[in-house]
Amino acid sequence: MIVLKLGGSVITDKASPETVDETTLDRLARAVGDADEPLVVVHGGGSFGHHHADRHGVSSTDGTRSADAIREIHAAMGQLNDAVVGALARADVPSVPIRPLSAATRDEGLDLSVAPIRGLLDEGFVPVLHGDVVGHAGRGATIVSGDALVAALAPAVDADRVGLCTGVPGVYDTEDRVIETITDPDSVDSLGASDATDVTGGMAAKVETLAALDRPASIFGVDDLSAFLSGERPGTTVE
Ligand SMILES: Nc1ncnc2c1ncn2[C@@H]1O[C@H](COP(=O)(O)OP(=O)(O)OP(=O)(O)O)[C@@H](O)[C@H]1O
Ligand SMILES: C=C(C)CCOP(=O)(O)O
Repeated sequence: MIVLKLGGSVITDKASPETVDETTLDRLARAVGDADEPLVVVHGGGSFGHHHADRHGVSSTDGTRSADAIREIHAAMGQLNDAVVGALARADVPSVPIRPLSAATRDEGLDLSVAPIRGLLDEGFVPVLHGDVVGHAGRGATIVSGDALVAALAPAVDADRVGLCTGVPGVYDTEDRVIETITDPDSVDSLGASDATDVTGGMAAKVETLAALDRPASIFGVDDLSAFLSGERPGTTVE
């Protein structure tokens, strides 16, 4: 069982609002289509969710009580989800959407309904989730990143392999060399935010989220997706 996140920085042009990078998305979808193991796909917000969330001042911690804002962010993510599910379908992947606004809530932690996901997996489908806006106790609604969904899903579906495909070939050190293994995020000085509009914390939040996971996870670039899916550990492994 594989849990795979397709980063918003690779499936969209993050600098240009609501632009899908169709060429890269199709390429990634074909690689997923060649995978031999069952998998759950999660995708990020890229130039869809992040721009809308930023405009409304919503992040992983700052909530909104505006139903307009929730509808707008969720609708933008719905468009991107349609594009991802569609690209996977064209690559003969039996992809079906699962939308976290209707399947998750936050209090101290994230509570994701896994029964619908497990039910689809058992029947041979590939559920496709995405970073979204979700109800958050006492704060209205906040953004749940695709990375946080990956961290919730991996133990829930007992993933053997967890991978995040993003716009860089791995986590860089201060001299732009890819770090092979990270066991303690506090010991990595180079971790920063995204260089594009991003309300969920970029690489620093990604590594922190994965370090709290009970199993290793790989962060790698587009060129390494097929290698990851065939069992290798490209890029950076966070343990
Ligand atoms: N030490 C680092 N190594 C690599 N990238 C870093 C580092 N510090 C900050 N970054 C930034 O983090 C970005 C990756 O995080 P980002 O959240 O944008 O990726 P994503 O998950 O693909 O996108 P999305 O959040 O839209 O799904 C890189 O493109 C880079 O700009
Ligand atoms: C901004 C939204 C709605 C989703 C964020 O998910 P991420 O791109 O995985 O951080």
